[in-house]
Amino acid sequence: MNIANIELYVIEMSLKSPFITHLGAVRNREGIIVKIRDKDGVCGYGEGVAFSTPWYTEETVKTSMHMLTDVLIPLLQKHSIKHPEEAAALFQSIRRNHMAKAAIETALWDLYAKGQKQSLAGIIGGTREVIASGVVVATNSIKNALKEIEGYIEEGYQRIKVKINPQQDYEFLSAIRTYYPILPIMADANSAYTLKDLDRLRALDELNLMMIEQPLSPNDIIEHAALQKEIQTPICLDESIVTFEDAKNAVQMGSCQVINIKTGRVGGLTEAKRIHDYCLQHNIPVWCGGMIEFGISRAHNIALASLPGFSIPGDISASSRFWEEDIISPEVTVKNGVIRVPDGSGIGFSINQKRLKETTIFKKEFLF
Ligand SMILES: O=C(O)CCC(=O)C1=CC=C[C@@H](O)[C@@H]1C(=O)O
Ligand SMILES: [Mg+2]
Repeated sequence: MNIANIELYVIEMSLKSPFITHLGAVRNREGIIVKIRDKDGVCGYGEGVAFSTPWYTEETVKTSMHMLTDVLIPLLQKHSIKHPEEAAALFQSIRRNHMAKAAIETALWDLYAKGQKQSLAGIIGGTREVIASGVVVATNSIKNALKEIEGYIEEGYQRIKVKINPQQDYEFLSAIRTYYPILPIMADANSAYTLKDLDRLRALDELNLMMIEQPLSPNDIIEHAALQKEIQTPICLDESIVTFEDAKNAVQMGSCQVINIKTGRVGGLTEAKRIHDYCLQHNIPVWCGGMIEFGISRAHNIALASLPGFSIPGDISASSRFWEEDIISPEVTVKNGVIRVPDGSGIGFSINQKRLKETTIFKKEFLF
């Protein structure tokens, strides 16, 4: 792919309002932007989605920067590649560190698609012109949740996801259900429960939720299979699925009926697509998860969600859900509940250089 140089930017922005889960609150978001330029001057962009602290997965912005700087970029400097899938294969010699790998692998996909003068969605086999958009409500106040939901419904979002935990589940969700009897609602527990909470989880069955995401431990698929036998609400796995093998095992074990695919969590677009293809073959619907991300990762998510198996609205909301001003132009917008899949080459969005510059707190360049 004739790489000339790679630039890493660590950027930082405040969220418009805090994103609260039982694991803590995100008020400020750091992220990593990867820019890969080839010898023809074409640039591909990727985004590292690890958080500043390891509350969601073990990776952080600092561990990702270490992996990119000291391991992954040096590997690419040593081995020339012709296709992003070769980078994914090369990175298999390194254990885990999926978000760091995805940051660079997705930039290579954007670069590759641009080199072919095709959209990223087109090059990976996307079939949708628009994708259905959903949004996440992450607050511990029912009053705020109802107010937020009202606004999101006015903006046209097709489904709402609500964060739950044993201190905030049945009452919280049933208040929302009472106001909105037919609204598609899903609940995300981020592993807040154990099998001892079976009665609490079973009680949610009557609320007609689309699914419950990751009720049990991130390291488990056995107990999720046992739980799914006891509750009617479909289980969706997020944190438990970090590889293709995890997805295959979970489907075969009956641990979930739905999978949330996040490119960063599984190490890149190559692996995300493999999981999608497997789920499509086995009639397991998938949807694209979010990471409170900036526009570049949001653009990659749009391309991924254009694949045929993404039949459920994902956590792909407008740039304005979290940011006063995003780093891409135009920003991602939701109209009538959908986001248009761009047909320009690569990710189909340009970079808002002014915004990138004013949010950059660290920058480093690697020559090839
Ligand atoms: O990016 C978005 O729109 C929402 C992201 C989101 O819900 C999550 C991001 C990261 C960690 C979690 O709490 C949560 C999730 O688990 O899906
Ligand atoms: Mg989740």
